[in-house]
Amino acid sequence: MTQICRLHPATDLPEPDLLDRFTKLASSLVSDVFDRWSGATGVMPLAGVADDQVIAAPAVTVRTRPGDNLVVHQALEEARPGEMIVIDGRGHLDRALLGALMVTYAKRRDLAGIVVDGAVRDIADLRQIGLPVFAAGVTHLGPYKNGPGELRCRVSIGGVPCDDGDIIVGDVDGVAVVPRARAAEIVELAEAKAAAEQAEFEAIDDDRWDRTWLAEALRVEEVH
Ligand SMILES: O=C([O-])CC(=O)C(=O)O
Ligand SMILES: [Mg+2]
Repeated sequence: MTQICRLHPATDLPEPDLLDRFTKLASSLVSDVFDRWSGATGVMPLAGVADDQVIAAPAVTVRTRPGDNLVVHQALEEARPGEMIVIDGRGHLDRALLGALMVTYAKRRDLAGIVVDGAVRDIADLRQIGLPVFAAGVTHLGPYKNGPGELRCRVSIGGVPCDDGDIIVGDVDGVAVVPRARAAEIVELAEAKAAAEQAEFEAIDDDRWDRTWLAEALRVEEVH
């Protein structure tokens, strides 16, 4: 039986230079300069992300019925090399939305990785495959394939809105979502924050880290 899969048109891919600049920044820097607002919660790196690695890639968004991956299979066909599939499974952890077969295929198609607000399975194999996979959990229970779903639409990932073509910045701390229209501004602010943090590390080493703000921020009550 034919199932509904709403498919919106693809966006232009971002400049490789812009993505390259994001790969030199931690996800924490990106979410910090975004008013500590853009980080998805509960979506963690489960496979294929090294300690010193930052992945920055445009999102192919997928909204699926929780526990059903029909439209995720269609996303594997639609996604272009270098794109990151971002699946809104509404955080349900009772059925895996993908496993080793699908991740092997995604790697074969040169995708940048997969983010799932939901569960995955075959985790030992996923670690071997090496494609970055961020997810909210793991279960052996498999998905149904009945639909419906939607591709390249607005989704929610760990409580954060994500539009198709937004830039996903992922590392061992998790995933930040950068709206496409603000990417140039955010990368510049995050680079400045990286430089400021570097100066703070040097100040700690030299024992001259400014702590004066603490006394101003804190009202101390002595307890006797
Ligand atoms: O069966 C499925 O649809 C998901 C899965 O385990 C795989 O991709 O290996
Ligand atoms: Mg499997």
